[in-house]
Amino acid sequence: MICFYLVMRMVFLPEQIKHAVGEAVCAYSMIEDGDNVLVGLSGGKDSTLLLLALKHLQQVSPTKFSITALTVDPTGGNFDALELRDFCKSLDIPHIYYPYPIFEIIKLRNESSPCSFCANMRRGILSGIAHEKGFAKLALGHHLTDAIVTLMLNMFYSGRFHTLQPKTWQSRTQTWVIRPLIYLPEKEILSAASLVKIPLSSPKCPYGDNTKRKFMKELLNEITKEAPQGEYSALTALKRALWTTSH
Ligand SMILES: Nc1ncnc2c1ncn2[C@@H]1O[C@H](COP(=O)(O)OP(=O)(O)OP(=O)(O)O)[C@@H](O)[C@H]1O
Repeated sequence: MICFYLVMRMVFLPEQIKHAVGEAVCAYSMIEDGDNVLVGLSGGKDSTLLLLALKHLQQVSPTKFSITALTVDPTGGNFDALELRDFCKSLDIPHIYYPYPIFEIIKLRNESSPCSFCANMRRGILSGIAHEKGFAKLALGHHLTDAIVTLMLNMFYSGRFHTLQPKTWQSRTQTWVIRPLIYLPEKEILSAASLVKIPLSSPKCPYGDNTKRKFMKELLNEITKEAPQGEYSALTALKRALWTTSH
């Protein structure tokens, strides 16, 4: 049953978000008829807005698909996921909670790159569960700003012209990873998230920000002060050079 809060959130979800998600999903055939989509729900603004946008799409699209949310708790069970569970319930979406002590493992191993270790582990767990439970697609909340920053990091630190793809086949787990927010700059997501008043609660990371990524993000922020349409221009470049639609 769709509750009152969901209807209100749908009403306030900006057209720009609905349009950009619909366009990206369509351009890369992210979701097909009969798909069961697993959404990685960290409880942060990106994945929470993603869940809402996919719920909206499910209601208006002729393509029939199901949605389930999955939260990996990196504290191993100390995070109170009640708010996330209630949010999913209000959207009539099943919620899987999976505690795994990632932070503890990082501490025990004295990991020198905790951020990338944690991200890799979370990705592995998400894909593993998607595969195990037979989900066709794993949807993640990466957005355009993430893609641009990743491209900058790869270019300036790794000598590679490479970034996140809208849709990626993971042969190891036989799963498609899809990124329906990939046409949206983070700023748009931030303002939409406050407009629809999505509840935000995610496990607190004890290791802080990845400094290189933070630096690149600040740099991009400076660039967009000078070129306000800069991220959309980068989107055009990405579509031309790296994001072909022949998946
Ligand atoms: N603990 C988690 N449980 C489930 N999914 C997760 C988790 N952490 C990350 N994800 C998924 O991977 C995506 C990218 O992860 P990242 O750590 O970059 O998140 P983020 O940019 O901070 O986004 P968010 O605002 O959703 O937390 C998230 O948007 C989400 O879909």
